This record gives sequence, structure tokens and C-alpha cells, in this order.
Amino acid sequence: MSLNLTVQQVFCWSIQLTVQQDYQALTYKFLDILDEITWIDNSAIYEIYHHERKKTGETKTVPELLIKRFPLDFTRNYEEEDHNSLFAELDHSTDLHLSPPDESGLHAWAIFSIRGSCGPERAIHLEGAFNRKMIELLNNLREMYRNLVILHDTKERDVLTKLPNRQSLDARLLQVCEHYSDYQIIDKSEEKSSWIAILDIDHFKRVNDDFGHLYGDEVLLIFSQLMEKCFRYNDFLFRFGGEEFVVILNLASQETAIAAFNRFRDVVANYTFPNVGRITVSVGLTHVDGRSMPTTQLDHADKALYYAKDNGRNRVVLYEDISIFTDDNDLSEIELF
Ligand SMILES: Nc1nc2c(ncn2[C@@H]2O[C@H](COP(=O)(O)OP(=O)(O)OP(=O)(O)O)[C@@H](O)[C@H]2O)c(=O)[nH]1
Repeated sequence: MSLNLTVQQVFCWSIQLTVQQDYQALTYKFLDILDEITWIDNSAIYEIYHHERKKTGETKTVPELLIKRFPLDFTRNYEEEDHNSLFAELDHSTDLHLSPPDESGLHAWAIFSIRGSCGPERAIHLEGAFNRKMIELLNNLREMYRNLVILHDTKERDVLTKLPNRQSLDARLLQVCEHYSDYQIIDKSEEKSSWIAILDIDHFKRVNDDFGHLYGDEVLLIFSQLMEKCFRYNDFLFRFGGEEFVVILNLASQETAIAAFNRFRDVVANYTFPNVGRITVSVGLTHVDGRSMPTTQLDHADKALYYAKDNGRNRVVLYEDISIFTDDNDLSEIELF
């Protein structure tokens, strides 16, 4: 099979990739381009997270791979999906893996790694029948995509924690709200839906004042790692700014959502941070729906957070609970001290 590509086509792809506004759009476009190439039968892109996790009944933490296929569909339950078999045996010191060649020298699959950005490692998995020239071309395409991923990660992720930043939250929340504008939740306490929460470390100023900014930064970094361990595969985590983080929790009833945030609150309260010792976190959350603006929902989560701060901190408050008893205007007047 010939490559069958013109210089003009390759230029056209390069332009299509460079005009994309964010990582999501870039990756959708890259998959479209791979789809256009007739000698590729299947293509998929994965994000690979290297975790240290303590398994039930074990005392030591073990390295674990968490693999998410792009695009992450938050309305599906991925717990049973297992991509580990594809990646577990790979040698992580090289960026190109090929299946053994058949008798005519063709490879049935190739995996190209994307490393070096402040985000997670990515992998492009392709199936077809690839000769040496095709692999060379795909490698060049990978390089082009990789450089753009690095640029987008720098713009869309927080430098310290590597979590998606405020800008990424706005785009993601809009996407989740749009989903619920087509799919109305009738009973939010029973049905599985999405919840948005703002998590704010209590008295964080004291950490900086007593131990210095470097230890303050370390607390923020460990806090973000605890979030990654505690929340599920299809939840979205962000650093909102300063000592504030946001979680969009998906596929959860009201009771499950509150329990999940209380579990995280407990994990934080029981963790001994190096030098600093114990800290606590307050959480304000609200239901995500398709009828109000994303900014209104963030505002509701913020009001619930203020309520938590005003009522002793180290607690989880649901906006819908307090708005029943309190006039919205009163909530905007809650003082932090
Ligand atoms: N080390 C560090 N500190 C930060 C960062 N961003 C914000 N801060 C600090 O976070 C602190 C936030 O303090 P406040 O907003 O007064 O809140 P707080 O002390 O956490 O009190 P409550 O939220 O009311 O419990 C300030 O001292 C900021 O300087 C950061 O990236 N690194």
C-alpha cells in the first residue's frame, strides 16, 4: 500500500491542528486526521496517570496505572473498562512500540507515546498494516501533535499541581451543563447526576505565615494528589486558584455526592502533612443542571462554601440545603469571620 499523500495535504493538516483553541479541540482534530488516512484501520488516544496506591489489605503502596481513553465521557461508568493490558507490559523508556512484523515486514499495530508536557503522559494507539515509511510519517505527525499538546498543557494546567486550571474549568462546566440541558434530572436526590463543589483549605494563610510559602506550596501539591487518589475516574478536578480547588463529581446521587466529599474531608483531616501537620478543608457543593448558567452554579457552590466557613469549617455544605432556610440575599452577606 502506498502513502498516497501530497505535500499540500500535510500542510493542510498542520494548519488544521495549529488553529485549535484547546487540548480537547486539538485532540478531536488529530483523531479526525488519523481517520482520513486510509491505511489506518483504528485509532485511539489515551491519557496515562502513574499513581501510587495502597490496595485493600496491603500495607505498602504499589505503583498503579490509571488509563483514560479520550474523549472522557462522564456519563459512562468506566470502572469495568480496563486498558491496562494494552500498556502494562510497555517499556516506558522508549516512545515507539510496534507489534512484531509479519512475513512481509508490516506491523499490525503501533503505540506512540507523548511525554514531556506538564500534563499526563499520552499514548496514540493505531491499528492497520504499517511499513517503515508509514511509521516515519506517523512519527512526524506525532511530533507535531506532541508540540501542540505541550503548548496547550502549559496554558490550560496549573504549574504547581498540574491540575487543569480555571480556564479549563469554564469550558468543562459549560460542556456538562449543555449535557443536562438535553437531559433533565427529575429527582436529583435519587438519580445519578453531576455535582460541582468548591474545596477550600481552612486557615491556609496560617500555614504560609507559620511555615513559609514553600511548605504552603507542598501542602497544595499533596492536597491535589489526595484529590486524584480519592475521586473517581470520571470526575473532573481543577485548581481554581490559590488554596481553592473544584471538583465536578459525575454519576452520583445526592447522598453519594455528599458521602464522597465527606470521605475526602476525612482523608485530608487525617493526613499528616510534612512539617505542617494536620489541616482541614471546607466544601460547598451544588447540583449541576442545564437550566442555570455555569457562573450561577459556581456562585451557588461558593455560597455553600461561605456557609461552611461561617459554621465552623471542616464541613461539607449543600447549597440546596441552605437555600431552603435562607434567603439568597442573606447568603451573599455571610461574613468569613
Ligand atoms: N503557598 C501558597 N500560598 C498561596 C497560593 N495561592 C494563595 N495562597 C495563600 O493562601 C492564603 C489564603 O488566605 P485567606 O484567603 O485569608 O484564607 P484562609 O487563611 O485559608 O482562611 P479561610 O479560607 O477563611 O479558612 C493567602 O495567604 C494566600 O497568600 C500559592 O500558590 N501558594
